[in-house]
Amino acid sequence: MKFTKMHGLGNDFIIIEEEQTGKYSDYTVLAQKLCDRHFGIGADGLLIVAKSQIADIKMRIFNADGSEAEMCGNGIRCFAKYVYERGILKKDKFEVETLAGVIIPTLYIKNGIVDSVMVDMGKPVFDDAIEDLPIEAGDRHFNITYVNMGVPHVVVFMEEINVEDILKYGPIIEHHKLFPHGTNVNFVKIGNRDDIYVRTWERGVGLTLACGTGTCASAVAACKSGRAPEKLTAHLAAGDLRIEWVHNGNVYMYGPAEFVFDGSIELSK
Ligand SMILES: N[C@H](CCC[C@H](N)C(=O)O)C(=O)O
Repeated sequence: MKFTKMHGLGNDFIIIEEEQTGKYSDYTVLAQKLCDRHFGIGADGLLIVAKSQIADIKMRIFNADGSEAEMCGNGIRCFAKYVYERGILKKDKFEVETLAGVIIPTLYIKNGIVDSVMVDMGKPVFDDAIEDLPIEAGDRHFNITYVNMGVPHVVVFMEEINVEDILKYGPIIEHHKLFPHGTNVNFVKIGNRDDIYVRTWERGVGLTLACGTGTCASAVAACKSGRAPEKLTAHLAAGDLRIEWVHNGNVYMYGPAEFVFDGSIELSK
């Protein structure tokens, strides 16, 4: 089975075209095996390239724990670069069917190579009952804001972000009773003027170097609460994303996508 490894700011993915999967039809098990960083290829998630009846192409995303997510921001930038450069689609703007709806990436191409991708991430969905809401998580209290960007996100504003807090409280909030299907958790520090810092504990994955939908959710929550402007730069662990929220409208994410390597694998069992 042929696969391609890619990443968006270190949020890394294995990409496989559906016709390659053959007997491996259980994508939950396939994602668990392939994403394992010791016994498999290693990745935050598995992206499946599939045919669509309603759009140019379909993307399915499975987290490392095997759970299928509705959407993936860093993943769809990698997916868009892959389908263009492998000649599957020959357009620089196209429609991708996802469980979160049809998402539209636009490719910025130099000499036939995709240099960066802009994604129309659609409109954020809020829950008025979960805006700066104080909750208990273990031995701490956090004020959380819920923003759905196709996948559920909680945004927590902090004076300082430290990884120990993320590792300790991320999983507690991920499985909080308010979120029966779990949630991603974004720890956000406001920057100087038009920038924020984001680190994400991802549902079904854990601490990642970047989360595209989480960064959009964080930017929207910062703007909505008056902490940041509509257009800002988000600093992640391994680089920046540009986020623009046409107020009360769609969110646009601009960022890179990189190839790492191609490979093939036959699973033992
Ligand atoms: N873990 C997420 C899916 C991946 C989202 C993230 N990798 C992104 O770039 O948006 C979830 O289960 O909701």
